[in-house]
Amino acid sequence: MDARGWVPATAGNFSVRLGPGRVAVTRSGFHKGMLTPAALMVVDEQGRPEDASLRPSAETGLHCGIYRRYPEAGAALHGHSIPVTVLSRRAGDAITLSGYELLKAFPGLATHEASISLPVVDNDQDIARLQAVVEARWDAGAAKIPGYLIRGHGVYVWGRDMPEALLRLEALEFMLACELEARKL
Ligand SMILES: CSC[C@@H](O)[C@@H](O)C(=O)COP(=O)(O)O
Ligand SMILES: [Zn+2]
Repeated sequence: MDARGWVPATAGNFSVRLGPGRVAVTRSGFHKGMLTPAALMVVDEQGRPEDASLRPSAETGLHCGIYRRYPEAGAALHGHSIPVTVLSRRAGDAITLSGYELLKAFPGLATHEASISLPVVDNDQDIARLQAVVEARWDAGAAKIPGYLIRGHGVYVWGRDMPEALLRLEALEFMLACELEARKL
């Protein structure tokens, strides 16, 4: 993600589910292109640190929200790419992606002749309030899509494990980069 410019400065955060009620998440404020084991820590599914002296990602609540809602989720990625940032600022409450071969990277889509409606929620520095908005969108029918955008901020994508989360993120970033390029034509 760093090599692709998706986590500038200290942007982005990553997590994996270690087991029931245990999540490994990046610590807050570290550069995500220079992570070492010391930049990781463990929280429970409510985001409470096992080691209270360490500060987890500011967006731990969004990671934990994913694990609470999706028992099958094993890894979650968050980045701040240019396409995500630009397109989400101009979008309404969703971005529709259709006709892309890479849609097949998403669950249940076997053909490019499909579309997904990617939820876009407004940014909020209050992460608990932001998570409540995301949950409302899931309840309203967005639950099948393993990702969403935060306006002017970034993207969250998850999968069964880290390779699947990364694959989905790459597919999504590719399609959003295409959408951005198309607007320049
Ligand atoms: C460079 S500021 C970005 C942060 O506010 C946040 O959005 C982010 O993605 C990284 O926060 P972090 O607390 O390091 O996980
Ligand atoms: Zn962020």
